[in-house]
Amino acid sequence: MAVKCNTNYLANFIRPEEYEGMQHLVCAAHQTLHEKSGLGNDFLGWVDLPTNYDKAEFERIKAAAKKIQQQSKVLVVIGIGGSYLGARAAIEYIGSNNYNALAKDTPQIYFVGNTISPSYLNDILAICEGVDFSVNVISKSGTTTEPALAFRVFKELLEKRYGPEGAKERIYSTTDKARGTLKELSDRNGYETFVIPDDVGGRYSVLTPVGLLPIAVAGCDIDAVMAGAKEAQDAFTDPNLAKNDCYKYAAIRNILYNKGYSVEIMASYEPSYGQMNEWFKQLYGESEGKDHKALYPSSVIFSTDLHSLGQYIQDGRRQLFETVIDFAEPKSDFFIPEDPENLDGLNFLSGQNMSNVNKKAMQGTILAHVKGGVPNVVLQIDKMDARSFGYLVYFLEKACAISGYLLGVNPFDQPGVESYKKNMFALLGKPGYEDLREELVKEIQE
Ligand SMILES: O=P(O)(O)OC[C@H]1O[C@H](O)[C@H](O)[C@@H](O)[C@@H]1O
Repeated sequence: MAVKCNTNYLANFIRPEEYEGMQHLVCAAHQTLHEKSGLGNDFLGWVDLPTNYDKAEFERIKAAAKKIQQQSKVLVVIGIGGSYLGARAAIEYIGSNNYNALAKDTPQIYFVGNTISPSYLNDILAICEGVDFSVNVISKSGTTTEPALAFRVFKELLEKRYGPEGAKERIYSTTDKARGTLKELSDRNGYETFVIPDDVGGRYSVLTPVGLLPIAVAGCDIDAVMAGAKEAQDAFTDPNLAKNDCYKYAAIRNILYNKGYSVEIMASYEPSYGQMNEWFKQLYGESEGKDHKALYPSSVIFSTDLHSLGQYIQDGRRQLFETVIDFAEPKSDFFIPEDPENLDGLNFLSGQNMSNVNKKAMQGTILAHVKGGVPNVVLQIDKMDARSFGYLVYFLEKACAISGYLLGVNPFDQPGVESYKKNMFALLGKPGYEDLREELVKEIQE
């Protein structure tokens, strides 16, 4: 098993009977999910994705990745939300958060279309100046404003630099099989396209071409990613909480939520986990945050944030619990040398691996936070590699679905996201939004 849920530090917060009390609800959620009888049941394609995916397209992804690696020094990935976070998380988790800066024989990868900041866009345009680049534009709906705006810019740049035919060889589009402006544009211009299955929602799509193409371009082993996900798919089919750590994690979230905890902090001691935190926040925030309910998903990287948010977690308002990510093996290690002068007084650490110091920091922090009244659940992961990435993705996706059903919400829609879009369009004068515009301009306070 690549991911285990260690509940030992929860002893003072959850009694054994409480897990038993959740068992029938978990069974019901499991049944609802597997019988596809619950809310959002037309978005359950992710459940058997690790076994049931388009193998021919998978090979096409590998071929496209190779072509991009040969033709370009930079890959610009255009997408937002579920069409961006998973790939970025994977590249940093499997590779490094310093992926772009490190020496390698794969392209630099920059993510755009995930903000409307003009200065961010200008920076990436400057990076592409005089450098061969390709574009992977990703949008399930094919109509999202942020990526569409960015694609306009990079398409024009590619066409100017390489001509329309040359640009066509450098644009890869990942979108719906039939619908949306991006699909139309791709067909008209003859771009190579990859399909986001109808029954896989954006935030559950990292194991589709959405994530897999950029991940493969970064040189990560996508076969291992899928194999890890398949292991998790097979591992968490028994609804018995004593045998299912994925469901146990979902149950713990629900128990703590019902006791009044309102914030979950995902805490990792690896900076390369930082984007995984972001992926987690979209997955849980969009899946559960509705009907005025749910835990607020947040994150920290320790020990970094022990020097900022650490004070609040230790002593602030008691509404938090932590989900600690613990890797048994570090990706690489560092041996702490002896200093003959020992002016810094750190020779007691000489001759140790730095991973050991990191581990002790984790153990010390867990004990301090638990004593301070913060429940800690620990997700123990063997290694930070492609296989465990796939495994963890599936683990967290399935736990999210179960947790959402336990909460009584539809874990697969996101109606609230539309509100800002409508207001933004109205304020920008998009045709069809005239009445709303009139209403809103009166409300703006500047
Ligand atoms: O892939 P797209 O259709 O462009 O959507 C990108 C993202 O934006 C939307 O507003 C949703 O809130 C997200 O769930 C989605 O992942």
